[in-house]
Amino acid sequence: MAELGRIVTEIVEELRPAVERGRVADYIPPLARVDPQKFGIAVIDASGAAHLAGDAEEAFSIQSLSKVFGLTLALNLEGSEIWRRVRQEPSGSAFNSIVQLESEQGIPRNPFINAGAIVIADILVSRWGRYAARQALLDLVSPLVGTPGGLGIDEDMAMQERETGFRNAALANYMRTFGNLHNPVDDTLDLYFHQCALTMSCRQLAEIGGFLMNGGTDPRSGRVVTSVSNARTIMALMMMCGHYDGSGAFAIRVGLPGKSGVGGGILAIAPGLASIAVWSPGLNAQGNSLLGTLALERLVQKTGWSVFNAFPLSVQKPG
Ligand SMILES: NC(=O)CC[C@H](N)C(=O)O
Repeated sequence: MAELGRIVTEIVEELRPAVERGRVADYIPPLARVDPQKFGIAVIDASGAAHLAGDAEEAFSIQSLSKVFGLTLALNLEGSEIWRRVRQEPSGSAFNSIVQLESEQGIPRNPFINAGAIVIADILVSRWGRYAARQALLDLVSPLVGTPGGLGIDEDMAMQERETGFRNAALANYMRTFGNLHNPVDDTLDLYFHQCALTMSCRQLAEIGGFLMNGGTDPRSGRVVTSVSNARTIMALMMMCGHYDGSGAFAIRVGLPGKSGVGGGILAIAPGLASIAVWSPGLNAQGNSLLGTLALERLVQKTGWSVFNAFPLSVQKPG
């Protein structure tokens, strides 16, 4: 769609001057130093063409977006076995909430809240150990990227999150008391903090998301990243849980499976049509990118890409 280039440029021009940009996360020190004026969008369409605007090629900290890739690896390794240790339901709670864990015996509601992602990290550590698991994540995403530079793990970010990650340490220790963490807490958290410290640009994130747009197979290389059914599972969870207690509003406003990160990134997938990444560091009350969400809402208004809109009326008209 040649128009896409114009659409993404329009969105950045409209939203870039916005005054109300939300608040940049400050509980992980290096995140607090990111310029709140940054704003990028990248759309990779089904033909592989990239439509970029704003700071689309600048690397940022993907944080909870990494939960999508951890889940992909865990599903590849253990399939439906993982659902013994983490559920598939929306939480309706904040990303780092601990309240449900007590009444639900240490089984997190879903793999996209912190507790669930820590269990997923634990599964990967059991399989590979903490260092090789980190490498396995890099080996999953690196070949999917078509553009060089920026992709890597920000060691300083990981260290500083470890220094300040008391809440995640509490979640991990608490789950361990229920037997739902099999490795030493430090090993599992080490992987979790390093995966959250992955950096990449909107363009690279959208390139990686291509496998979800394309039923589990990387559209550039034809390599199967995960099964069709795993890709569906991941996207269903993104729709229901990808924005924590803001997931319902995101589904209504945007209508695409999406996953946010506290660094201000969002990955959204229009199945069969596009992989979309946006980045604006200011967050709304639920910890999701404020302008990023608005940008996706505009994009969907301009393209009609909501999954709840998948059958254009023209297709249904006789003749
Ligand atoms: N929502 C997020 O991106 C949270 C990730 C962050 N590393 C944390 O654990 O707090």
